[in-house]
Amino acid sequence: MASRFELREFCYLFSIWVISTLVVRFIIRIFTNNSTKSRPPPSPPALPFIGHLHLLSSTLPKSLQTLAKRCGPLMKIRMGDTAFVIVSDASTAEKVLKVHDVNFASKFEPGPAQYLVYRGSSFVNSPYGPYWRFMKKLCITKLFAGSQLDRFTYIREQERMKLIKFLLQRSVEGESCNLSLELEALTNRMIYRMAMGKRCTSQAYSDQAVEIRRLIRDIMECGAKFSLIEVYGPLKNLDLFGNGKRIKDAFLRYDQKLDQIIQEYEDNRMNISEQEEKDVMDILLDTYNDTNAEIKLTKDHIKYFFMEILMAAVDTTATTLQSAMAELINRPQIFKKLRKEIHTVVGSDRLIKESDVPSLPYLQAVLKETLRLHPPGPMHRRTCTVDCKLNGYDIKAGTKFFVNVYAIMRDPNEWNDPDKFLPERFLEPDYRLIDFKGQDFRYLPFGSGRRACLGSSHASFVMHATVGSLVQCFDWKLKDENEAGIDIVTGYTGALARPLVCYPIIRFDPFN
Ligand code: HEM
Repeated sequence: MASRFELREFCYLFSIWVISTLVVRFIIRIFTNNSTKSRPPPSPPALPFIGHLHLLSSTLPKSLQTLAKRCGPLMKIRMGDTAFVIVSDASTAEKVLKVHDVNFASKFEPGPAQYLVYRGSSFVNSPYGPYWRFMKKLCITKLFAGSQLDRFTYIREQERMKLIKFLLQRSVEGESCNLSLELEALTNRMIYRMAMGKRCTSQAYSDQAVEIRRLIRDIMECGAKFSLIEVYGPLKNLDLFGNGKRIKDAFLRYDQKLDQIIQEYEDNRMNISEQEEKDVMDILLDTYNDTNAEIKLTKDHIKYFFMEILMAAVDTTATTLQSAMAELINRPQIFKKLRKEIHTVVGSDRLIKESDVPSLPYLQAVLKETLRLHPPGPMHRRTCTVDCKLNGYDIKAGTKFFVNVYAIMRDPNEWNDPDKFLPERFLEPDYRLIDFKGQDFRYLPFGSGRRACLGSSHASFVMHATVGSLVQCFDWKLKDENEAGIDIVTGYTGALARPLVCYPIIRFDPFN
């Protein structure tokens, strides 16, 4: 009896042991699975070697916007052997640019970095570190941002007057003008004079500005020839089409010119008095020669800094001016409404000034709407520097990010009729307070956080005063009667499909 009882008891205890072991193992497996298996953001199906390159068109922001509609606001895309995480809505952008800003404050080179002549000397694409911090402080305290902006008011005014005089002349002669080219020349001269035009006569700075522009344009045009397959795909490093050699040559031509300019500055340094106003080159050379400076600047740093600033400042501002004018010329009702506002606030006997802009809400709304629909920098780059979780997905340190502000600023969940040009939306209560500072994550034309644009205030002065003047002084008739082309054509920045060629017809001559 006793032994039968012991056997039953043994079987009972044995089955409890087996079951509990299985349960514990099952629980352990769930936990260990959760803690070791990472959960990456979703991805569309990829192909071997090229990843998702076959799904991407030359209008990269637009094709990524389409993919995000399938995969969600945080998705992983592979271009060749490089993976990118794409952010496509405001709330995820806020997490990247505000909540975790410090972990996402590094950037990466957007193009074919292997051909860069000034490798490791970038400011705009640098990792978040001592060099970036040093240069940012210098920009704000001494160069062109923050309180330094007032130093250059007279340059902005003089160059705007020069443009208006030129257009008045064209109008008197009954000639058309390529407004796109004139606006690019305007923004180029302004930045060039601020950067290194102080020591030149007006003709010399004008000629040098044109030459530097041509050199930088060559580099940008060579850069634009690279396809995504050559930058990230299997053709990387092969230089099959010779684009790598071309861009290197263009860099070297720029390098020689900058060496020459730096030499001229150094030869003249002794002749400059302490009281004399300094331009950006003077200040950078002072820092270069300062043995106590926090960071030892090299000449490569200086040369690359100028190239990056000219690239960051000239095309962005000029493209926005062109897009604004194209939208206004295409929409006579909006043009008339804007002119009426300027007439009411500024009057009919003087040209609009930068200081009038705060009293011109419709002008501000027109420029905000232009930048919403046509941001010249539609994809903001970031590198995540620590392992983290975003929207419940695991992100590994070193992951490259694109914040697709093109998609965010056309998100139908945030904007009514998102593809329409409707400046009035920025006068509505929910949108009225939106500005260029990047505090509202539905609207990010200048970025947000530590790595936001350093030239937004300069650009804002130039854009409002220039568009205001062009609307105040002229009617515009397109040379080609069709609509002004405003389609984005390039992959990375937003450029006009066709140049704006038109006849200026005088409405108001401020010099008469
Ligand atoms: C309409 C004109 C402009 C637009 C739309 C624009 C837009 C931008 C954007 C989107 C970024 C990247 C922001 C991010 O990643 O979060 C940027 C960066 C930058 N911009 Fe602008 N920009 C304009 C004009 C200018 C001008 C006029 C200057 C100089 C005078 C300038 C200097 C810079 C610099 C230095 C950076 C890099 C900041 C950093 O990485 O720390 N920009 N800009």
